[in-house]
Amino acid sequence: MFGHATPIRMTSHKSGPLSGQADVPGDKSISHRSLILGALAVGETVITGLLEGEDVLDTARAMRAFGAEVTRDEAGTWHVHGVGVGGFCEPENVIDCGNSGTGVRLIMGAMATCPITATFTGDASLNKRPMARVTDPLALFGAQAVGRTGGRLPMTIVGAANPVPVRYTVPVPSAQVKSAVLFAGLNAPGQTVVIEQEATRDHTERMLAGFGAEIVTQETDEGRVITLTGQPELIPQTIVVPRDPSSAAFPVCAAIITPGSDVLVPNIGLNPTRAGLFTTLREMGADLSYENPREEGGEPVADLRARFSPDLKGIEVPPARAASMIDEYPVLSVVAGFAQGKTVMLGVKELRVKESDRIEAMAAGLRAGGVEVEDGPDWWIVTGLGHGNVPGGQTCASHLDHRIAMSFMVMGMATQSPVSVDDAGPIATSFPIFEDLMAGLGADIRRD
Ligand SMILES: O=C(O)C1=C[C@@H](OP(=O)(O)O)[C@@H](O)[C@H](O)C1
Ligand SMILES: C=C(OP(=O)(O)O)C(=O)O
Repeated sequence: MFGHATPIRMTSHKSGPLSGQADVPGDKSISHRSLILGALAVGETVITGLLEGEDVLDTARAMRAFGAEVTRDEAGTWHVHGVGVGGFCEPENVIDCGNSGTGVRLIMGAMATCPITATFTGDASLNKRPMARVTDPLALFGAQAVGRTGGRLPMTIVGAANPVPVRYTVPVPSAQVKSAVLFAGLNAPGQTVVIEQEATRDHTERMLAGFGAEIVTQETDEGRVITLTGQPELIPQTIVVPRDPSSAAFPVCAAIITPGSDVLVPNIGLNPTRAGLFTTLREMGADLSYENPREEGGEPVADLRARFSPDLKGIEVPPARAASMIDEYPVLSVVAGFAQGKTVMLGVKELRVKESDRIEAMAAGLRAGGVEVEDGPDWWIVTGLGHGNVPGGQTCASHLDHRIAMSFMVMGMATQSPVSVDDAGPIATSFPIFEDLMAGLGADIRRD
């Protein structure tokens, strides 16, 4: 857990043109799910391209604590010997999920229908985040949860000894909640049904089908109705983790705002449940193209080519797109600062319960750097100053939030004066090679 380490102050100085190829690491969402599903299969799952960021490493440790054998072969190649659905053993110690909402919520789901008890904790950021959104549906299976006031970690889950299947409509657009319910449904007899009104990332559904579970998704007037048949024997898989579009967002946005840049970010998944940022950037007038479009592992994939785009304009980002780019709003708000006019972002209240309140964190740092931001409970508006006109010169608080830290490092590449963050340590949760990768493209980021 990095959360208690000495803060790493970092400053991004005005950059010359960024150029070259940015090989971003494996997808964080798919990496967590690969380890958890590998642990629930019978036999050996082999994973290549696993993201070796802190969040995922915490999930790997957790899977060991629940009885799976998890080993690292070489960089990115991992082996998981699973214990089978319902085969988790009781951990001897508290499970520390560090900074990871995905890790803790998915693992709670996976253990909630096993007859075991586990206690979960995290860093100062994770221990502030709401868990009732997961423990409420888990209670319907028969699991019990006792946590701190307001449904916060540390929290103990007593798994259901005789779980029953559930039918549950997810009240917030959250792939983590959906996935927790589906993972719990794995060890309940009969059919568990999850209904989501807004489509969120569908990696869990795709991967459960890949591991041999019976899972059907129907688009209905009620929304997406996902039906999982419980107690399957999951078949171990060989998984090649695609590169993370949420990490690709940083070199892409950096190239778009930095004069003279031309950057290639190869092999990025363009699953429509993840690709909203790229659509938005193109609507803003960004020079972003999809080269060599193809299908890999049933997913649309392309090489992204991003070039400096001097004539960006503000747009309205529709609420229906929010789930498909939920982690990308912080860096979008930076790009919006360099556009002409207002960028209006609607339907984004989930941003307030991430690693930080991301609207508040970005608004504070952008305002300190000379950019006007208005915000309300589930919307915010950034009024751009146009290319070359953003003052910068501020130090921003990262609030233990990797995406806030990286977004402000991108901002500093094109502001008149350098931009600093008080602690860039959290970047290691999702993008441990960020500094080296950006330096390789020509960025001037320094530890102070
Ligand atoms: O399921 C996942 O892997 C994730 C879902 C999203 O969270 P919510 O489900 O809470 O929106 C996203 O913000 C997070 O980074 C990863
Ligand atoms: C919200 C995020 O992650 P998590 O919820 O897993 O902490 C993120 O990576 O932006």
